[in-house]
Amino acid sequence: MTLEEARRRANELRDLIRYHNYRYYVLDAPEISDAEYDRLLRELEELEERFPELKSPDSPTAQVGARPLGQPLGYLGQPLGYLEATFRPLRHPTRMYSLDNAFTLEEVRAFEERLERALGRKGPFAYAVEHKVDGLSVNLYYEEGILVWGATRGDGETGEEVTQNLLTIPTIPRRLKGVPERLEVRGEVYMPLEAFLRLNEELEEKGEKVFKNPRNAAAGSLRQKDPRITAGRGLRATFYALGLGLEESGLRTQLDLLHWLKEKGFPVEHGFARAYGAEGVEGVYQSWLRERRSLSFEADGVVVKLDELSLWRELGYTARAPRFAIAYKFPAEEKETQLLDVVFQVGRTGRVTPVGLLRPVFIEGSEVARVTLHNESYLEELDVRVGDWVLVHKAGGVIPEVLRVLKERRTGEEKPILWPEACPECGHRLVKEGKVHRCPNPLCPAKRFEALRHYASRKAMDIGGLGEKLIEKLLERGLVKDVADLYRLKEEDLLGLERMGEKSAQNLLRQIEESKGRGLERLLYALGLPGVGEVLARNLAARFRTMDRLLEASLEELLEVEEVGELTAKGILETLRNPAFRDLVRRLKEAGVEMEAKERGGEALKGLTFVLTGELSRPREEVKALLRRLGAKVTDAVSRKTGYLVVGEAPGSKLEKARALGVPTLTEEELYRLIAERTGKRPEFPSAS
Ligand SMILES: NC(=O)c1ccc[n+]([C@@H]2O[C@H](COP(=O)([O-])OP(=O)(O)OC[C@H]3O[C@@H](n4cnc5c(N)ncnc54)[C@H](O)[C@@H]3O)[C@@H](O)[C@H]2O)c1
Ligand SMILES: [Zn+2]
Repeated sequence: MTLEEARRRANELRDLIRYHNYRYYVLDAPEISDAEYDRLLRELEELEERFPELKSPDSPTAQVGARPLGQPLGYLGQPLGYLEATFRPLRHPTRMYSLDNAFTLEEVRAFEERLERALGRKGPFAYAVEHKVDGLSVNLYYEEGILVWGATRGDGETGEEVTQNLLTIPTIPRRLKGVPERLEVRGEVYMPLEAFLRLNEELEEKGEKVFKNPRNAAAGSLRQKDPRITAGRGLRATFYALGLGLEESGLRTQLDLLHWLKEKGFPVEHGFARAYGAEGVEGVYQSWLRERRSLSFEADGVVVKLDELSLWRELGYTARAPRFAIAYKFPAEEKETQLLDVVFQVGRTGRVTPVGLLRPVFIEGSEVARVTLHNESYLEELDVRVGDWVLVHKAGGVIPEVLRVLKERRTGEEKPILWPEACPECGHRLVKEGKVHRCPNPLCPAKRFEALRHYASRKAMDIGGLGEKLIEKLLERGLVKDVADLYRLKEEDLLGLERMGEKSAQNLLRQIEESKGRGLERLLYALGLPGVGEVLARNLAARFRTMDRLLEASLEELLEVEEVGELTAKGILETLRNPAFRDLVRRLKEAGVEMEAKERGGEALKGLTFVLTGELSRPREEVKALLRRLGAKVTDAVSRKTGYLVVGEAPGSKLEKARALGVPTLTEEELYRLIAERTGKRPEFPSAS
C-alpha cells in the first residue's frame, strides 16, 4: 500500500467512523454492531501506526465519544450548524477518557510489555480487574460534600448536564462526609437486563421503536427532557473512579479506591478482583465470561487497571485513553444465516408479535433458531423479507438479535412479510391500533395462558408454586379458564397434576390465598391492562385508591395520571368498560381479593432535611406535614446538613445562606415533582377540598 492509498482509505474510515459516532452517541441509534465498529476503528489505528504521517489530532482514534448537541455539530468535518441542545453543555473540571481495547490474551500481554517499557520495570504487575459495565459514563461533581451537578461524558471535555435525571437514581448520594473539598466521582449509568426487556416490551406495546441494546436504552433514558420519564426507566449506577480529589484523597491503589467509594455511600455494583500479570487477568476474564449470563447487567468485557495509583502519574494518557488501563473485551460473535419464515405469536394483552425462524446457527455456545422481530415499526426499519440472509448476534451475550439484512445477497426470491388477518390462536379477526396488531377476543386461549402466567409472576401476585407446566395442565383439564378460577381450586383438583402431592398442593393453595392481600397496585399490574407496567399500575392505584373508583374513571381523569398518554388512556378505558373485564373483577372481589391501594411513600424522602423560605402556595404547616409524612426532617435554619431549601415568593436571607453553603434549592413546583418521582403521584393535601 502506498502512502496515497493509505491516506485515501484513512479518510474514508474517518468519515464512516464519525458518521457512526453520531448515530451512536448523539442519536442513541446505531446502525452497525459494536464489533463492526471496533473493526473499522482498529483498521484506522493500524493504518496510522504504519503511516505515522497520517496521524492527526482530529482523527477519531485521538478522540473520545462525540460532541454533545448545542455545540457546533457535524459528523463529516463541516459543522451542520447548531442543533438545539436539550441539556446545558458543561465542561468537566478534569478530562474524561475512553479505554483502549484488547481482544485476545496476546494483546493483554502486549499491553503489559508496553507498561514494562514505559515504566522501565519488569512485570508482572498487580491489576485491579473490574466488570466492564455497558452503560454510559457520568461525572458527578461535589463541593464540600454536596452534589452540585452531574453530567454525561460527551467528548471528554464537555458533557451534558443531566443532574435532575441522575437524581432519579435513588442510590446516588447527594451529600458526602469526609471527602476532598472539590470532588469528581465517575461511574457508569446502566439499565439492568430485566428493565431493558420490560422497556422494549412497553415500546412494542405502543408500536414505538425499540432500543437496540441496554447501553443505548440507558443513554436514551438518561437524556430525557422530562425526569419523570427517566424515573420510570429503572436505571442504576455504579462507580469506579475519581477525577478532582484523587490526589487529596491520599488513596494508593485502585482497589482501595473502590472500597473507599463504597464506604462513602456510592453504589459499587460491578464486581472487581485483584490479579497478577497478564495470565492472572486471563483467569479472571475466563471465569467472568462463563458467569456473564447470570449478571443482572450487560458486561461487554473486563477493565484491567494497574492497581498502583502512583504508576498512573508516570504513565499518563494518550489523547483518547489512559496508558495504565485497558478494556479486555468479550467475544462478540456474529453469524450470517437465513430467515426461513416468520410466525406470529399472541401475547397476554393480545398483541401479535412477529418471530423470525432462522436457519439454526451456533453463537457463543448455544443454538439460535428464533429471534423476535418486535413490531411493525421494527420490521419497517429493518426492511427484512422471508428468505433474506441476515447478520445475527447475541446482545449482551444473551438475547438473539438481527443486526442487519445482507441485501447484497438478495436473489429476488425473497417474500415480503404479511401480517395475518386472523388471530393465529383463536381465529378472531385482528384489529390494528396504530402500529400494533391485536386480538380483541377476551377469551383467546393465548391470552389465557399468558394471563395466568403473568398474574402469578413475582412482581404481580407472586404465586411461586404456579409454574408454566402447571398452568398448562390446569388449562388443559379445564380446571381454570381465567385468574378468578384460581381462587376456587381445591386440594383434590390439584392432587396428581404435575406430580403434585398433598404437601405441595396445600402449599400452592396457601400461596393463592396469600395473594389475595397484595393490594390494588399489584392487582392492576397482574391483570395486565394494556400498556400498564409496574410504574403505571402504581400511579393508577395512587390516583384512584380503589378498584370501584377506577372502574368509573373518565378519560380526562385517566389523562391526569402521571405518565398516561392519550393512547394508553384509551386502551385502559376500553378495558375498564369491557363487560368481560368487569365480570372478572366482580368474581375476584367475591373471592376476597383486596381491591384497595396500600399506603405507600412513608419513606420516600427518608434521610433528607428540608428548610422552607418565602411564601408558598399552600400554608407552610401543611407543606411541613406533608414532608414529614414522607419521612423527611424539616428544620428552621439552613446548615450544611440541609438537603434542600424550598424557595417560595419573596424568600428571606435563608436563600443567601443556602447559596453560600452550596445547599441545592427547589421551587415549590420542583418539590412536588420530586415527590411525584419518588411516590408515583403528585402530593395530595389532606385538607384540600
Ligand atoms: N455500533 C456503533 O455504531 C458504535 C459507534 C460508536 C461507538 N460504539 C461502541 O462504543 C465503544 C466506544 O465507546 P466508549 O468510548 O464509551 O468506550 P468503551 O465503552 O469501549 O470503553 C470505555 C468506557 O467503558 C466504561 N466502563 C465500564 N465499566 C468500567 C470500569 N469498571 N472502569 C472504567 N470504565 C468502565 C466507561 O464509561 C468508559 O468510558 C466502541 O468500542 C464500540 O463498541 C459503537
Ligand atoms: Zn386470539
